[in-house]
Amino acid sequence: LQAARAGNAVALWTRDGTRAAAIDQSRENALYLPGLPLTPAITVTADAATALEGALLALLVVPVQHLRGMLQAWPATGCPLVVCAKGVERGTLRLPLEILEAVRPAAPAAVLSGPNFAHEVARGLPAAAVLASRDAALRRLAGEVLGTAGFRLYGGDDPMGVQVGGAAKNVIAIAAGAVIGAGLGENARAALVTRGLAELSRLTVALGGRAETAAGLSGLGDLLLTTTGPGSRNTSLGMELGRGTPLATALAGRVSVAEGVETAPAIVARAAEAGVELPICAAVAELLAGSLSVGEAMGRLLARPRRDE
Ligand SMILES: NC(=O)C1=CN([C@@H]2O[C@H](COP(=O)(O)OP(=O)(O)OC[C@H]3O[C@@H](n4cnc5c(N)ncnc54)[C@H](OP(=O)(O)O)[C@@H]3O)[C@@H](O)[C@H]2O)C=CC1
Ligand SMILES: O=C(CO)COP(=O)(O)O
Repeated sequence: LQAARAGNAVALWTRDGTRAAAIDQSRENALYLPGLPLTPAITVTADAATALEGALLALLVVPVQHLRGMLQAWPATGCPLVVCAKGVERGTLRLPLEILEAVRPAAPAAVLSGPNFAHEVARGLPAAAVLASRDAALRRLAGEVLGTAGFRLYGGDDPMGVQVGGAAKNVIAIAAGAVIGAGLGENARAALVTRGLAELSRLTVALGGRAETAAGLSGLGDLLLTTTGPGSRNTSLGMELGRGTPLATALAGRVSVAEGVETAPAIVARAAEAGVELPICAAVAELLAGSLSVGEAMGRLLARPRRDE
């Protein structure tokens, strides 16, 4: 919807032909974005080759755990790829652009991230995001193609920092939700999120990104959005865990992914490879794995004072 608002003809691709036909007929993505009619500039298809034909850009908006499989199933294309997913792939411990690099090494690639609940962007409410790539021409092109006065796109040359921000904030959002759900208060949540930002920042630097990126839209900005309440899928999941709901029950019936669930163990392992400890993310991973109780996790989330801050 934002790409169409910016003046483009848009092909919305989904892997499921029946779903594509239903969306096209009703002119609404009733499962994921109910109540937001598709504008006439948007066509719907389940044929990736049709969607990619003549495309200036492809926006990849599937959960990180499915990004590799989706790209492997796509036809060859020279179209620049802009990944919107936020997380770390389990098993390989790769970040989204590293997955693109492995599967489509020749494709120009960028990452789009920031404090952007999809339903607000879709409605045209004001928002800002960062579009990061090592490829300056792609940054410019994507900014021109997707930006509008109400959707402000900042170009960034630290894609690693932007990806770490998007991945880590989903895990910290689960932690913040657990603190809220357990009734520990606003002071505790603010302390947790601030220490979470320090973790996000440490990992960014360890992986070759810049600390200032952690303080930008993709780091602090997205933490501010997604650690306050049930509007975030990750925070709402954490809230249920904090109230003592078992993970399987908390996940049951959810339509949309909470990326922090798969990302928590993966980001801890990736950080360990880089020689970095992430105590909050590790507590979330253990809470999700059932190896820590909520009470124990709460202790671990806030009771690890460090001397460096
Ligand atoms: N929603 C939001 O506000 C924001 C989300 N993001 C990020 O975007 C990514 C996607 O999130 P979101 O759209 O909310 O997730 P949802 O769970 O709401 O939707 C997932 C989408 O991915 C599709 N999908 C799942 N598996 C595959 C697959 N194997 N091949 C092709 N398509 C697949 C689903 O299609 P199907 O119905 O066929 O399964 C569906 O369209 C995540 O990384 C998230 O962190 C980033 C910013 C904001
Ligand atoms: O990344 C998001 C907004 O920037 C969406 O957050 P949730 O996946 O936690 O809902």
